[in-house]
Amino acid sequence: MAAPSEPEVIRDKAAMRAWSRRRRAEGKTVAFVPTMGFLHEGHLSLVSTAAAACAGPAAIVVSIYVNPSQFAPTEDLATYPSDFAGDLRKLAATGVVAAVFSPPDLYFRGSARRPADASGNGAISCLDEAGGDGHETWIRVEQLEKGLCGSSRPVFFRGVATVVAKLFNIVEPDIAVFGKKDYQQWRIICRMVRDLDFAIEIIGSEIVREADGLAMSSRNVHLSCGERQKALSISRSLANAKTAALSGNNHSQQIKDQIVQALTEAGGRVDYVEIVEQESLVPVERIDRPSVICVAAWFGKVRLIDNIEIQVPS
Ligand SMILES: Nc1ncnc2c1ncn2[C@@H]1O[C@H](COP(=O)(O)OP(=O)(O)OP(=O)(O)O)[C@@H](O)[C@H]1O
Ligand SMILES: CC(C)(CO)[C@@H](O)C(=O)[O-]
Ligand code: BAL
Repeated sequence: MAAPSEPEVIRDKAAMRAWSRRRRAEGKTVAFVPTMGFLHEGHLSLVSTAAAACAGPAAIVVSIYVNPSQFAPTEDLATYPSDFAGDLRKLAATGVVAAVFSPPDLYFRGSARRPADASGNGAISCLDEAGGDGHETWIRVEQLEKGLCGSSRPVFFRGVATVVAKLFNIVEPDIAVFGKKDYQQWRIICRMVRDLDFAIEIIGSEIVREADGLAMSSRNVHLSCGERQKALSISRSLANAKTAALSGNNHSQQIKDQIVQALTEAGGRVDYVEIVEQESLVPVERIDRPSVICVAAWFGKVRLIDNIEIQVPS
């Protein structure tokens, strides 16, 4: 039976788990795409990847949940874009999404608030450290979460790993799909799944770009026209760097310097430019093994990330 074109909206954890178990009992592969909503073609490509990955009958679940615990208090939780009705229309139009899991809240809120201590521990995420009998269990992927986005977003990967583990325990998927646009996130989830023996196959899906090269991202909506034009320097400089690396200029420092210069000249503020091994995310001095160039830069008030994988011919 084909999936209904109108996805079922599920808001309750127990109902979600029961739904998945019923689908599996019917012999379906449960494929899961976690998102924070305000969907674009990048998200819809994850749905296509999920559908293609299921050999037989499939039940595709998309979650829409803006996870507070991955945002530091200084970050943009309050202004994160949303359009639930629009998201549902887009998912219905795919014709393959069977359920949308959109819980109001996934955390146990404590009865008492614990103030931040002198070292800053305590109120360090927008979950505001529930305190008392509230949520206090966190997953850390200790090495992979250091560096890249982990350096400037101190609670980000703790929040992502924890909420993804919670979502996995609720949705109980066979397969889950993550975008390579969030490269470090994808690698961290793969590592968590391996280390904690989740029986879930993780699939990394290719970056979807606008026609002019800008990586699609929900936050792009906050770019002014001018900022958006300037932000094209990210994908352009990454593409130039890849061409240079494949034609013999494989010195990481030189390549990083060129990218920093291009972004700065365009008016961006660089958070980081790093060249790392694809799986370990350890920095490389030369691009002489499968590597990925990762960039985060601010254009106006918007922090954008992008990357490009490089497989050197052997
Ligand atoms: N352009 C893209 N190509 C492929 N996957 C993407 C793209 N944009 C987002 N994704 C993936 O979609 C999933 C949900 O991401 P999310 O809802 O945070 O969207 P986003 O566009 O990345 O938003 P943000 O503006 O927060 O970066 C993640 O696995 C992410 O990697
Ligand atoms: C994986 C995720 C849904 C966890 O909140 C989020 O980080 C995202 O959308 O990439
Ligand atoms: N796409 C990752 C979600 C975030 O930046 O918070």
